[in-house]
Amino acid sequence: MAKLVLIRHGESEWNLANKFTGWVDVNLSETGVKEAQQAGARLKEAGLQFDVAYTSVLTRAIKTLHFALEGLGQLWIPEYKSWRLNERHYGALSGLNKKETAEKYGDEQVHIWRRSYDELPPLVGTDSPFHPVNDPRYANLDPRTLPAGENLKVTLERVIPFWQDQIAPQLLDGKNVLIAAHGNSLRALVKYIEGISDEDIMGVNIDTGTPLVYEISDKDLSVISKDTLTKA
Ligand SMILES: O=C(O)[C@@H](CO)OP(=O)(O)O
Repeated sequence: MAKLVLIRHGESEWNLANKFTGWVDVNLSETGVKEAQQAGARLKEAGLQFDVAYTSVLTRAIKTLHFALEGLGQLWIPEYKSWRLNERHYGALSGLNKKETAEKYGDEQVHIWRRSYDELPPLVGTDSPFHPVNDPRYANLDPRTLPAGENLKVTLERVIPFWQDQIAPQLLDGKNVLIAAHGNSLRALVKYIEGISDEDIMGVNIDTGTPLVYEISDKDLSVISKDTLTKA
């Protein structure tokens, strides 16, 4: 048996400002820093130890991982960053206020954009500052793999190869794995791991800074148990 812990980053400055964020590299808010530190404290209280950690290439997830590992006294473990764990790319919604967007397009449309499995947001062109082709951190990737906007389905299709190639072999080897990532990249992972349907995933939300602790079979990767380390 292996332990798998998923943490969504602590509150970000744009969670606080209620803006669509996606691949925009905003920092943690003050509350977000505290949430990440508390997540570390709760993992320590639960007696968890990790062999390896994974995160995205976005500051809010990387810092959350580091605050959590610091709380655990485990900043030394190997950690790997991948764009495949990034938040879903919100396309032309990036940077817009969610409430104002709902006033303009209606609550239902915004709910569909935010939570449906296969509805794409409006896309950005390569001339947009929000297109990843303009961000040096993606310069080594084939530009054809870079998204102009993603739904959960497309997000899942780029998260799962990373799970299969990098993370699953660690769990099959009995290693304890910590992943710090984002609301929607983690929804994609949870959907895959738990076998949640396209309809039911619409109702699944993952809270900031709240570790999800899975016991995973090191024989077949099935979920043995799931626990949520909620805020005190
Ligand atoms: O803006 C975003 O990138 C995400 C996560 O904060 O928002 P939502 O919950 O609307 O998918």
